[in-house]
Amino acid sequence: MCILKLNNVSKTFNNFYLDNINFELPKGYIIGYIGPNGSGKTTTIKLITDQYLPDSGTIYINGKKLSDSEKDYRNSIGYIADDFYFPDFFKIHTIKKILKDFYPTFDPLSFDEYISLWKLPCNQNVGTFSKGMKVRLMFACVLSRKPEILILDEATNGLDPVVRTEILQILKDYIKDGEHSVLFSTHILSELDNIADYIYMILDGKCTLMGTNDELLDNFILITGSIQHQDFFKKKCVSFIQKDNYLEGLVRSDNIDFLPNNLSFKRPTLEQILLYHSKEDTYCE
Ligand SMILES: Nc1ncnc2c1ncn2[C@@H]1O[C@H](COP(=O)(O)OP(=O)(O)OP(=O)(O)O)[C@@H](O)[C@H]1O
Repeated sequence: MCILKLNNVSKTFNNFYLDNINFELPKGYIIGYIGPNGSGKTTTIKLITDQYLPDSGTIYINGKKLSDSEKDYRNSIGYIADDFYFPDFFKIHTIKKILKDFYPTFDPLSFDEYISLWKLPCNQNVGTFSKGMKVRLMFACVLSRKPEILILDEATNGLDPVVRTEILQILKDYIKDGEHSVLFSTHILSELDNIADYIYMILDGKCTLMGTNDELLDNFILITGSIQHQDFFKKKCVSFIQKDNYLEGLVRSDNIDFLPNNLSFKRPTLEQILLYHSKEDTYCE
């Protein structure tokens, strides 16, 4: 069952066109949404969270059009971005009261559990919290509403590895019952290694690659060779770069039937796949 579906969703700004985005988020899955700066990740997320209206296309939540959902989506979607939207002078009990009044699905006991698990001080103004404490508080607020879809837009930015690992574990636990899903946009691609079931890569407003982590890694080969192989690199690579006195490039596995002598090859990382796809200065024909 598909919990979120984007059907030909487009949005135009002065200098940017989000071009017919299509994807589905099944129940019980985590999707990593990746792309370089300015490629359209936040725009997509703001369309899903009803902060922007699409110029065309339809967004469905649980099979219902977002535009017809009479704000049901508020309970279905939990959204965390890289900002903290509570006033500095608030204390945790004020936030708890607001959540209780505003969200019928809010579970105060679950909220208290997160607050004590993460040792967040209840007698301190939230403005005095460290970055990591603020992120934990945001997660406590959203998770204790038990939304079906959790949407994270670079939400783990600035967190130390301990907190980040903790949050990733929470996400894994969150989808375990097969009823919840996560859409996760991040620049730290190594975060997705162990948790993302699918990866969608967006480049310049277009969804360019999608598949499981393994499918993407299997579909490409990273090759290195000397400058004398430049013609081969030009012909075969998605793009390549010159590093000192050798070349490194990314090829599609199905675009290569033999490797000339003296070329070496290995499995790329997700980061290298993104890097070579987003290189503007491509030497490809
Ligand atoms: N409200 C807006 N008005 C005008 N242009 C906008 C608006 N929102 C986004 N854009 C433009 O849309 C493009 C995509 O921005 P977006 O924030 O979606 O990228 P992103 O992939 O999330 O980038 P980053 O990784 O840097 O956060 C950018 O060129 C941005 O300037």
